[in-house]
Amino acid sequence: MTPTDSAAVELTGLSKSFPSRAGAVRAVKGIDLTIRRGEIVAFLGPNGAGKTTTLDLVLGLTSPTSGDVRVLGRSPREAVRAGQVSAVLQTGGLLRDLSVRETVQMIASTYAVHAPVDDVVRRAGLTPIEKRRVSKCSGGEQQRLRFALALLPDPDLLILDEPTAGMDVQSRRAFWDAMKVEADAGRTVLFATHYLEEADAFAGRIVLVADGEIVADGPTDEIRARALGRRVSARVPSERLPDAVAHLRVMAIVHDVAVEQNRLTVESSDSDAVARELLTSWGAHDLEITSGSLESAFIALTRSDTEGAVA
Ligand SMILES: Nc1ncnc2c1ncn2[C@@H]1O[C@H](COP(=O)(O)OP(=O)(O)OP(=O)(O)O)[C@@H](O)[C@H]1O
Repeated sequence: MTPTDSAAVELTGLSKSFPSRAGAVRAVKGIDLTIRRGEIVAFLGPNGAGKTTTLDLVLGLTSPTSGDVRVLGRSPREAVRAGQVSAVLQTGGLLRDLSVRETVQMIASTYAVHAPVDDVVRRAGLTPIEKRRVSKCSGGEQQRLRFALALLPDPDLLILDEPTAGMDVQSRRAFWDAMKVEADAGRTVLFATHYLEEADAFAGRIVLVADGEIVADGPTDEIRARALGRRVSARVPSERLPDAVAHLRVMAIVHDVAVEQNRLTVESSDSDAVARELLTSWGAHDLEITSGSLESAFIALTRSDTEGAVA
């Protein structure tokens, strides 16, 4: 396979453990993932899921304990050295006494070939503040500066690790608007986030990770539908309630069952099947179906997979 027809990112059986006094921490546990060129992929998961460790492996900042990483058909280091990949990371020192523009100029001077300074300053939305000292820039402005630096080598693949952490809603929107333009120009974008809303708004595909493993992977619409599931609530005759609860709790499509007096509330990925079951087998009446919130659904999806409820 040549570098031009290969995938943007290819992870095969990727694992990473860190030694610790309490035994090895298995941060990434055998991930297989292929990201095609031009995709916008959200790596979505709670704290400690292994997102940063995986992105560090893709960037060649750390080596796998086992498994393999290919980036645009090359090793991560080769791809980074060739300017094909760049990153906006959570950390990454900026010199406080330089202006925004001076920072971009300084980093540009380290590349043999780079995009024009004016151009990347504009694309990152920094033109109005290009003379401002870095020390006077807000956290969101500093992130946009890191984004401008990432654009300098004209990369095919952009890696972003929680790029909008700590930004207010307005800065977050401005950041993603700028990123959208880059994605529309055909760059592959892989970003880590805690926020389901952010993944939903920007990514074409969501890879949901929890505890070092991929628990769901698919087009954003599909993951949203699966994550959202629905809540079915109904009254069940009190003498049948205990058996109905026990039966529902072992159904694979059921994430949670709550009982209040003789009303059952069931969180499920297949509300139709639950409604049918309640009506036909348990004499349910007064049945309602509602959508849960995105956040509660995300928590249910990452948690329920560990319990084996999500296929
Ligand atoms: N250098 C290290 N040494 C020991 N343990 C580590 C190291 N780096 C990460 N870990 C552990 O590996 C696990 C995964 O961490 P990682 O930072 O990849 O998760 P994450 O999904 O990016 O989390 P967050 O959203 O909080 O940044 C965590 O349990 C973390 O404590």
